[in-house]
Amino acid sequence: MRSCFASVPTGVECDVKASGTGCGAGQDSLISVTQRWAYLGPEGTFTQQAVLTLREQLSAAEQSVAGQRLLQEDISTGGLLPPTELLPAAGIAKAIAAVRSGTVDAACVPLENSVEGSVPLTLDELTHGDPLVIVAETYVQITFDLLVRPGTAIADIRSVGSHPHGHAQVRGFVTATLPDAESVVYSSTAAAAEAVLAGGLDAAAAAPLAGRKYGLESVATDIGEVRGAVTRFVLLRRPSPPPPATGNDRTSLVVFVDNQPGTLLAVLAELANRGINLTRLESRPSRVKMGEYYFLLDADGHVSEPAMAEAISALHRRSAGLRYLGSYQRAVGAAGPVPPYASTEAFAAATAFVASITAGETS
Ligand SMILES: O=C(O)C(=O)C[C@]1(C(=O)O)C=C[C@@H](O)C=C1
Repeated sequence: MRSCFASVPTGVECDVKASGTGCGAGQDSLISVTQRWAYLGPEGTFTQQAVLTLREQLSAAEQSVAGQRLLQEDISTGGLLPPTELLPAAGIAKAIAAVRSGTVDAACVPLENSVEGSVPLTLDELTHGDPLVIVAETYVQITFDLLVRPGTAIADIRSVGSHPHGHAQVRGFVTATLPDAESVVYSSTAAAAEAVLAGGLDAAAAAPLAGRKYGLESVATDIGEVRGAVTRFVLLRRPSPPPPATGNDRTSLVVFVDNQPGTLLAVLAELANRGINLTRLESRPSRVKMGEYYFLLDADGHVSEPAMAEAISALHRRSAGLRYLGSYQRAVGAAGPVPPYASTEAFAAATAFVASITAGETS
């Protein structure tokens, strides 16, 4: 029985642009060390918008945890908490390699988009290589503009660049308006905007923010096919204790099951029987054998709650491989009510009952 998937070298070159003071592998101290977080860059990506939101959210949460620690330890820092430096990385794999190697403390990457689905590179990085955990998530509204160098007319556009998920979301507009333009893939929407500024590309489908950042003009606004599209982003760290439960949390797991009748059903039953609501389930190929898959799942609940802890323990016994990807607060929506049989109180009462019969007391 494997408790965790085999580690494979990532082979990913880390070229996060470093500046300021580094903190290497130290991610425990909230008091004296500057935090460094990588994100899918360059500046102007949707991921930059996500990481700015996460920094704001988490610094508020850390302020309160650090404040409690300072009170307990009677240490005076003059109220100063470490700043968090944000470092653009030239790709999802590079941001993740930087957190794995300890060059940065955390990495913010896209996980799934409401129109185009999951970001396979992120799922595969979470499944293979040294383990990482999700410590926070956020959602960003996705709005694309068609960005050009000032003075370029739509009729002059021969090439349009974007991230693959960006291309997929503006396909309708590009096909109808620029049927002869070449679609060029970039590591991010802002990398395409940067290429427009440099002159190697005519237009980028990117965030309005990227237009402002690179001095580009919008020749068409809000060109996405689906209004109200959102992307879910996650903040990854090296394995560490999860943030405290908030009562509205998610747990993410990767499960590998043998290709035999009922093995996936058995995994799902372990969750269902404990009243745990599954919010996402998708498969990725094992990479080893055709027809074998990893299943990545999100479920409501936190590992510190007995229902989730027991379910994880059961999956450890029942699956061919299990990787814990973290428990963290849900950014959007509320978990439904926990059925009475799955509440913390019901588990405590059941444990007490077993203890009493084991002690020979009448039930
Ligand atoms: O290229 C960016 O700006 C990103 O943040 C990446 C990304 C993605 O991976 O889906 C994020 C949101 C959009 O859906 C398009 C691209």
